[in-house]
Amino acid sequence: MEELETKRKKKSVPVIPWMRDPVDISLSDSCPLDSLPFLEPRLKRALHRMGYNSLFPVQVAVWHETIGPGCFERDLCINSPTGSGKTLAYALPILQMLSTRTIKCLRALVVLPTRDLAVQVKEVFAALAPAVGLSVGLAVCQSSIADEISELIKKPTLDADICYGTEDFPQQFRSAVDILVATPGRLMDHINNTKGFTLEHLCYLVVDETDRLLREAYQSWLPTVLKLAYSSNQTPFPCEDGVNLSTFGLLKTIRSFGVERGFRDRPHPRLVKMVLSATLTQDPSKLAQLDLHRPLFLTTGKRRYQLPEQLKSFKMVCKSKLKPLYLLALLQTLQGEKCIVFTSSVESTHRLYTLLNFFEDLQVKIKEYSRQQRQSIRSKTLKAFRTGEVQVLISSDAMTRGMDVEGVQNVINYDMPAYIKTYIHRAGRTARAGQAGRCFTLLHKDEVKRFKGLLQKAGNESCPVYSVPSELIESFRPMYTTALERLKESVESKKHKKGKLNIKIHRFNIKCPGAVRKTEKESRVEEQD
Ligand SMILES: Nc1ncnc2c1ncn2[C@@H]1O[C@H](COP(=O)(O)OP(=O)(O)OP(=O)(O)O)[C@@H](O)[C@H]1O
Repeated sequence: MEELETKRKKKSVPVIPWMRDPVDISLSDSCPLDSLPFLEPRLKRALHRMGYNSLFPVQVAVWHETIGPGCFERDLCINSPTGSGKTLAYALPILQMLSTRTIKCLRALVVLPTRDLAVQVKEVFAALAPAVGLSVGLAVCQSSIADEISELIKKPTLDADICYGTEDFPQQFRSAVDILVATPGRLMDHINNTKGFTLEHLCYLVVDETDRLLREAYQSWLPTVLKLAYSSNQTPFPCEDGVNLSTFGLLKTIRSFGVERGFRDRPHPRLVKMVLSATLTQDPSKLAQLDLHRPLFLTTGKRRYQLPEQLKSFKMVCKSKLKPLYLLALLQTLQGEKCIVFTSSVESTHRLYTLLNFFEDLQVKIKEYSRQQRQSIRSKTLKAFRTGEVQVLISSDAMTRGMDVEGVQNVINYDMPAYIKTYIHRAGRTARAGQAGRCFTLLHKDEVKRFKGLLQKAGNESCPVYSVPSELIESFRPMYTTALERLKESVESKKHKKGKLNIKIHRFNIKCPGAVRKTEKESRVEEQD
């Protein structure tokens, strides 16, 4: 037994040398804003207005390595639990550094894997940026490309009716934003097609949910961004008539250029990178793609995977065909508290949602959320869930990473996640920002052992059984048969409409093999990290 434990510990030692001696974030305390050194007073006021009176440990640790004595000397790799405040950890130093800029151009780029996440992160920047005169843009396919371009780029103005050829005066296309939050696909659209879109002034690159973003090439966005940003190191800032170059000095990061090989006397600062996740990859080949400069690893505690401190995990063991009844009974006992129910695929999400709707007199409002829906529908659902109009969201893994909805007290794994990373990100939708939260997992008895092993990877040794009164479960049984019949009819009629869709119905757990395979494949790739 002891031998096994030693083996497990040995296995968790990172192979990358610089990861073996990390900064332990858990040794940092929260810090009241009034005691935070160098914080720009306008940002402090804006933070107070947002209701933030102190910084969380990860934010303090990153501040120390950027604005504090660390002086942005090194690129940062941050592994910190879900809900620990990673967004503000990178947003605040960037806003502070850019707060002295005099000319607007695109200096910070934040890349996220999904639209909803990018929208969320943009809102954090947008709540603070105006306080220091900065603008934030979004590139995510949310609006038409034309609308997006008009938000991001200022077109050349016609001077005294003279129309200048844009090739002669390319500098007349200007960025309308200082900071851009983007998904990789739309970012590449702008890089390839948008006149005046340039990364030549980029100083800060944030790769949020790094392990997710590095899993797929997304049209080679990363090498492209690095190439475009590095090539600008040869070119100083664009010189404008009447603009004194020394004003750009204010924009330099405060690192000592003389110390770093290759940066001596450069008028343009090095591209600073911050990469983050609650399950940061330790795969050398993946991290190598980021071309990190003297990377510094910041992580919480000794374990590779860490669950939020205030999270309690429970299991419910039942027969597969009774899962809907257990779920309904559980939802009833939770009495309208906000819950996210995760299934294994978009198809399962839709079917579970449809089935639950065939039960009458449910006391909670339920909606589904998955990538199969249109963005406008997803946004509407998310809004209703945020306001509390909807209390239960049945979701595919589209909700798994990063999404921050206030007041989610419970996460329910209707289908057991295949890997610990998935468990961490799903469970992390609750117990955020130091709040309490619970994660329930419905299991078939054959899954119990595997589930135990899964949780041990995150140091969770005890996962008690959660019981719901059997009368409550039974009370849903009379409606169950009818609901299943109606579900079957609904699936059949959709199948008919869509033609020959290869959908099979096995008891209730109807699966679409393609979709399940894809989810599992993605998870397997994550696991290999
Ligand atoms: N200093 C702070 N004071 C109070 N609340 C904060 C502070 N910093 C962040 N928060 C809140 O904490 C919550 C979690 O923050 P955030 O979304 O940045 O977490 P995260 O670490 O990125 O999580 P995930 O890994 O799931 O993406 C948010 O609701 C945010 O508003």
